[in-house]
Amino acid sequence: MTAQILDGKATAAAIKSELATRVAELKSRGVTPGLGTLLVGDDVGSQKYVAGKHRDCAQVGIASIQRELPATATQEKIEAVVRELNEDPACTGYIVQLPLPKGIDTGRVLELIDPAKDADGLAPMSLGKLVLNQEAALPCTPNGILALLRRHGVETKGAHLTVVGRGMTVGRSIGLLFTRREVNATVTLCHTGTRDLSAQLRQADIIVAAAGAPHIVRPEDVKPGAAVLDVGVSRDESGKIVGDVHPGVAEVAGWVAPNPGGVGPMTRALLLQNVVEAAERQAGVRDTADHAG
Ligand SMILES: Nc1nc2c(c(=O)[nH]1)N[C@@H](CN(C=O)c1ccc(C(=O)N[C@@H](CCC(=O)O)C(=O)O)cc1)CN2
Repeated sequence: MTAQILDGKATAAAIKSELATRVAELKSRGVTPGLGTLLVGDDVGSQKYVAGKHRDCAQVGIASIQRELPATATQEKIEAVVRELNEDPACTGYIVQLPLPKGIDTGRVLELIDPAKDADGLAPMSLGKLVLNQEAALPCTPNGILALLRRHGVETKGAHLTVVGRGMTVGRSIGLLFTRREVNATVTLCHTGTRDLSAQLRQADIIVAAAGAPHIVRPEDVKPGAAVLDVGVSRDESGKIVGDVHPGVAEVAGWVAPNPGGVGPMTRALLLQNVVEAAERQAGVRDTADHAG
């Protein structure tokens, strides 16, 4: 078997084109959505991701507000910029790029984000609303994974999803999204304390690998026909991405999301969707019963 591709680049392009129409509609009502980003430090990967987010904004007509601080910035300085973004009327939604430098209390920073402007779905109020099944920004990577599966016709209802990695941006929240009634998957979350990872992977219809451990998902761990999404990012000596999924998995799986070109572009597209939806809520043109995907 050679797996079909879950094409994140093409799917993200389709979502961005739909969002461009919604942005034009908002602008016709006098509302211009604006994405703010706060980047602290000089991590090359983070710089690349933030630059990509602003390129996407330009494509769909969203205004960009870019704030940067050096790696030596204090907790107080970071919090001051977050407060400024809360107050800035041109910024209708924003993110604090993660990870923050060592020594910074990330939880305290995220707590300060105005919930109405949380474009990442990672602030405590948004995550609480996800638990309560209330309308709020959804975490971009889990929601991007869901949209990628849906737009390729991969069934989630009744499927067994096994997630590898308990990080903040994927593992911690994906189970909350995928166990919603309208998604209806059964979710297993694996991490470094999991005793038999292979056994957990072999039962999965859908695997999301987000551990940052090169090739931790091997062909022999995958049920034939399963959908396998690679979110892990490690780099080799030349700076090339090495994912969590061994290339041989494509011979066993039914669907594979490549890395790069799979979940990454979807994360960015769903970020823009959150920004547009927040602006629509602020403009009073969004049905608050609308949900994911
Ligand atoms: N505030 C946040 N910080 C981080 C998040 C997040 O959702 N919110 N997730 C990750 C990084 N991330 C988003 O910021 C992200 C990762 C990957 C991509 C992407 O487009 N990747 C490309 C490859 C780019 C490359 O060559 O390096 C791809 O997969 O094709 C975008 C965003 C951690 N931080």
